[in-house]
Formats: sequence, structure tokens, C-alpha cells
Amino acid sequence: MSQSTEPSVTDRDAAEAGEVAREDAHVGTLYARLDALREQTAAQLAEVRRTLATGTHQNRFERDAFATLYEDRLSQLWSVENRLCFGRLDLREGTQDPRRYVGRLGLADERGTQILVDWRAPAAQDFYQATAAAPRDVVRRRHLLTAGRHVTGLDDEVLVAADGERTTGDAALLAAVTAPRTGRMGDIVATIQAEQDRVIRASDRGVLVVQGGPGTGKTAVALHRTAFLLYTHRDRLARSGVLLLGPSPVFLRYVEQVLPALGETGVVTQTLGELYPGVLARGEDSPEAARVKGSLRMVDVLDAAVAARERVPEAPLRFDLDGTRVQLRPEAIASARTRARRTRKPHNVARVTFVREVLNSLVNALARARGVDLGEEREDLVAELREDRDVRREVNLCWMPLTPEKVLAGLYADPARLEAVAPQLSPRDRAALHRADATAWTEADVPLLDELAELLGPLEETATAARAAADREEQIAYARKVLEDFEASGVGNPLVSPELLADRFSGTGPSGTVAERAAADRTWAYGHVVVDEAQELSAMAWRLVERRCPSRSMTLVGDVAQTSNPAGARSWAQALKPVVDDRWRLEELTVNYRTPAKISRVAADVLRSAGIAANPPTPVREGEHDPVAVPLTGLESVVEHVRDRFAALDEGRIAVVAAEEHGPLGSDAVRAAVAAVLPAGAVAASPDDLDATVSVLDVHRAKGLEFDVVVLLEPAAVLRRPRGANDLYVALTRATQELHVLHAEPLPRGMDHL
Ligand SMILES: Nc1ncnc2c1ncn2[C@@H]1O[C@H](COP(=O)(O)OP(=O)(O)OP(=O)(O)O)[C@@H](O)[C@H]1O
Repeated sequence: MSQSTEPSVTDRDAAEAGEVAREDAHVGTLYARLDALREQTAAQLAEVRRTLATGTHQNRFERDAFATLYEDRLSQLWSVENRLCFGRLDLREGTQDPRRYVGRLGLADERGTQILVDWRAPAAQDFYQATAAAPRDVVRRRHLLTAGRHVTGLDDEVLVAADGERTTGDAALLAAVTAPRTGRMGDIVATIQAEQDRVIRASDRGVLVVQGGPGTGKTAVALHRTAFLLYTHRDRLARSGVLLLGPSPVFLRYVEQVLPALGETGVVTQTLGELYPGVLARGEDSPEAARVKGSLRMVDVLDAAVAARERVPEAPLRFDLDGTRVQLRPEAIASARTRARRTRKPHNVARVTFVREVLNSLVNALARARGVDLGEEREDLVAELREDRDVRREVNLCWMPLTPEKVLAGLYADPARLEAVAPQLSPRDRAALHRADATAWTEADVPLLDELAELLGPLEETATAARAAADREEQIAYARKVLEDFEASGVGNPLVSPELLADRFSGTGPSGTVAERAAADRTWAYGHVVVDEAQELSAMAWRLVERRCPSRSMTLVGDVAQTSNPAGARSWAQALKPVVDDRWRLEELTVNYRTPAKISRVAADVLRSAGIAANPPTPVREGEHDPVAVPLTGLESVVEHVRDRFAALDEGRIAVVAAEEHGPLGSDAVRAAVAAVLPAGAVAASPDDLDATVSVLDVHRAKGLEFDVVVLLEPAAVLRRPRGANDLYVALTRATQELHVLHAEPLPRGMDHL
């Protein structure tokens, strides 16, 4: 009889308990080191603050600089409290540092020995990249499961199996993807998968497009890539800033905790509607209007709209200057306009040339009429002309200083004016642009306002602004020198830029951080731009994004099978052609971590039935619950169904997704009806509230979000929307556990077997 050499279950349990205890002790020392660093930094900060009040101007500046370093370091040390260390990497013997602990930041002990590797550092890369097929130098990858500061369990993947060891893994990933949702996105540092890691660590040069179906982690990857780039190119990006462009304010709130949890706070996160400082785009466009406004044809329309504001009158202009009559002929005005346009400067800047030329003509006429010597009297005559109200009015009527808002509102409010500058648009397209409240700005207006701002230029560049800019340059130069001195003495903090320091120095900080200044400045050039749901950007929006990032260092993540904007992308090649031609590279994410296979099969069938060519991603798990179809017999049946789901829910969140916001089965009506029967606070009062258990949303607002249970109302109505198949695909891929479809109409093709 052969004797089994396998260790018994009890032996294995005891061994694992011993390992957990050892890891717990080790993680304890990491936290102890973290605490010590916090104390040390807090003491240094207190000391600097104590001495800040005294000394010379320069002394105070230098100490203020130190305070900034310590404050930033301290907030970083506090941001990593949760799951400080989540993994261990065992490398082949003979490798340098064969045992590496991986966590949210790098730590060294008192002797300077590295005890924790930042997940973004090259030394941590194998933690994410090694696979059983290509183990690199990795023998074992260990995930530490933690609660508070304690290790509660282990998940080992043995990549090069020694005798008797099993090759397991995936438990940490499966635990993460099946966990109940909280309404806020969490980070995935502990379980980033190899294909995601490649994207996160890809070079920042040029345009990287990340195409991936629903749930493939595009948003997660976009956020982790942002943190990675800031870590790797800290010097450059701390100065120029990173812009993360998201599809809606609610989406930005959904993801807002991820970057701070990764120790990054200086990223500008905005929606397209916020990208034109001073305008808040709250209005909604019809699909028709969105399509017209997003089209490249608007470039010529706006150009013509500005040109039409540079007028030559048909008859001569006549002026009476203190009894002297002079006239200005249309030819003279036309010639002034030609000269002004030849400068190729924006309208408001070229106006200076126009006014000078017109005044030249008038001054000649005036000198002739009065019989005075131009050489001697010129200055007085020009001053007289400039002060004359009639002259000022007529010159303004020919070439008015303009704002983008004024020009665009003028086009929307006045069909005749629009027709004059946009003969290439069909009457139907022009009608779609008309609106009663011309300044109820929408998201699709923002790229147009921005385009006009380029065509018009600033209203006036004042001498004070120029002086302020010069002062600031001087302060920044000085701050840079101070930081260099610090670095030379080993106290450098890459989080602090000379600009930030200069702001603190001049008393404008913290409102003057790079992020805040960038967000307020329309002409800011970001060092890197990350766009999530990039498929939704129109051609006009792409022009705006390109202007914000002249270096074209961009990461664009999205899914062309989910496009709902009528002016959005059908393919990446078509969308990017006018922006960067074919100078972009593509990475694809292929695994769906959100939606179980039982549900994603339905979504894939819908897509296929609609003839949309796309490769739906492969679900990482089968799931437990088959999707169900239930008859819908009016609002009451919806309420009843949601009440049942709510009663059955242990943890997590429910979304009710309607085709539209308004109407008898729209999200507004359903929200009110459901809130009336569920306990107070259980139903989100608005689509923007992410914290309640039940959210009622129209399909447009559900984009990018996810919920444990999704109750989808009347899919046939979703399908009727413009790009309805894409919208239905989005709605069907929001659930992490259960999908319930309520319908009165026949189910769309692809769902009919439910
Ligand atoms: N490597 C991972 N480990 C754990 N969870 C992950 C991982 N990758 C993705 N997830 C989870 O999968 C879910 C979907 O991720 P995410 O929202 O980033 O997908 P997406 O591609 O942006 O989806 P969509 O296109 O539908 O908006 C999230 O809950 C995310 O945390």
C-alpha cells in the first residue's frame, strides 16, 4: 500500500495560520514605520510653523517652502492607511531582493533598507505581469487579505511550483469582483491584471487608445494610469498638470475617491461641459442639435460668423468734428479690414490694426479739411478722433470687440443671421440650432465657444496683467532655486513644484495650485490628458481637447459599441483622423470583470442582432443568477417589483433603468413612485445621489456606473432612442449580480429567449 505524501487538511490549515500570523507581524512593522514617519513629519512641520512668524522675508519664504514639503508628505502618508500593503512577490533565488512586499507607497526603514515597494515602481511590475505561462523571475505571488491593519488571509499563486505545492490564484480577484457595490468606485491596485497593467504602464508618448467592452476596467485602468504617470514623470506633470475628462458630474463623483486613495490629489477632473471657464453647461440638446453642433462643418460656420462681424458699410460714413466735415469711404474701410485680416491675428487682437488704419484715413481727411500740417498736429488729431462718440460708434459697428458667448448666442437667436453665415447647413439643421433662450448653454456648445475664443482672442490685454505675469515669472524662478537647494540637501519633494511654492510665497495659495490654475485657464496646456468614455466626443470636442494638450500625450479609453451621442464615434479611426490622423496606437482589454456570463450573453446577442460589429469581452465568471423577464403592467408593477428586490437584498445597490427621464414610465415618475413605498432614504432623491440603496436613472445617466441588481424597464423603448442598440447594450451591462427586465412590448431581438 502506498503511503500518501500529501499533507493532511489540518496540517495545511495549521501551516496557513502560521503564515498568516507571520505576515500579520510583518505588516505590523510596516504600519509601525508608517506611524513613525507620520510623527516625524508632523514634528518637523510643527517646528517649521513655530519659527515661521519670525525672521527676514527670505527666511520666511524658505521655511514656508519646507512647510509645503512636510504638509504634502503628511497628507500622502495619511492617504495610504487603508490596505497599505496588499501583496508579496517571491522571486527566484539569486535575484536581487528576492522577497518584495508591494503596497500603496514605497517605505524604507531607519537604515534605508526598502521594506515596501510602491505598486507603480519598476520593482513591482512583476507582481502584475507574471503569469504561469510566462513567470519571469517570479516563484510565488501572494495576495494579503486584510481587515484594518491586520492580515486575515492569504491567496497564493505559485508560478514555479515546488514539489507538493498547488498552483492556485484568482481568489483575490474573484473576491473583489463579486463584492457588493458601495456606490463609489474603489481602486484595484491589489488585483490589476496583466493586460491592464500593460496599459497602465505604457509610454506616455503620443496618443494611446484603449478599446474595451463593458466592465473590462477601462475606467479603473484610466485612473491607475494617471497615478502611474504622475509617479513616473512627477517633475514634468506636477508643473503642467493632468486632465481627466469624464462623461458627467455624477460619474466624476463615482470615481472621485480612487485617485486620493492612490495618493494623488492634484489631477484636474472635469466634464466636457466644464471645459470653458465661466460657462456652466446645464442645458440639454435635442439629438439633432447635438449632431449638428458636433460636426466639423461648424468650423466654417463659426469662421464665417466672426468674419460677418467685420463689416464694410455700403455708403460713406460722414462725421462732423467740431464743425469740420469729413467722410470715410467704404473702400478705405475695406482696405483697413484687409490689412487687419492679413495680420492673421484673432478678431479682437486684429481690431487694433483695423482701428489704426481707419483712424489714419480719417486723420488725413481731417488734416486736409482743416488745412493743418499733419506732421505737427497728428497726435492731437488722433486724440480728437478717438474721443469723438460718433467715430467710436461707427468704428465699433464695423469691427466690434466680441465675446464667444455673444457671437454664438447671436447665431442661435437669429435665424436670418445663421442662414447668412451657414448656407451649407440644411434648413432642418439650422432649425435644430435655433433656441429661445440663446444662452442656456449645453455641453455641445462648449467646443463651439472654445473655438470662437480662438477665433476672437482676448478682449484686451491689460498692462496690469502683463506686469502680474512678469512678477510671477520672477517668483517661480526664485522658487525653483530654493527647491534645487533643498534637493541638493536631500529634502526634495517631487510633489512640490516651483509654481506651487511661488503661490504660497505670494499668498495666493492654496487656491493657486497647478490644478486650480489649470482648471481656471482656458488656454492651459496640460502635460497629459486622459479621456474616459472617449467614444462620446464629437469632432468639435476633439478639436478642443487637442488644444488643451499640444504635446498630444493622451490616453483615450472607451468603447465604440457604447456610443450614444449622435455626434460621437463609430470607429476610432474615423473619430481620430481629423485630430491626429493615423498617429495613434491601440490597446484592447478583453475580459469583463463586472457582468457575469449569464447576463453578458444577452447583451452580446442584442449587439449582434442589431448588426453592430464588436467583440464583447469574455466574462471572468459565470454568475449565479439567470436574467429574468417580467410582465410590466404599469407603474404599480414596477413599484412592486422593486419593493421585492429591495426586500431580498442583503448588501449592495439596485438600479432601476428607464429609457427616458420624462413620461409615465420615465425615471422621474418611477423614482417618485418607488420612494413613496420604500423606507425613507432608501431611494436616491436625484440621479446624482450615489449613496442610497436604490437609484432610478435614465439609460444615459447609467453609463459608466454599476450596481448589484439592475431592473431594466421596457427595453423596446430604449432601442427606439437614437443609437438605441448601443444604449440597450450599456443598460444590459450595468449589473454585477442580477438582471430583471420588465416589459409590456415584445422584447427586442437578442433578448426574446428570456
Ligand atoms: N483587475 C481588477 N481587479 C478587481 N476588479 C476589477 C479589475 N478590473 C476591473 N475591475 C472592476 O470591474 C468593474 C468594471 O470596471 P470599470 O468600470 O473600470 O469598467 P469599464 O470598462 O470602464 O466599463 P464600462 O465601459 O461599462 O463603463 C469595476 O467594479 C472595477 O473595479
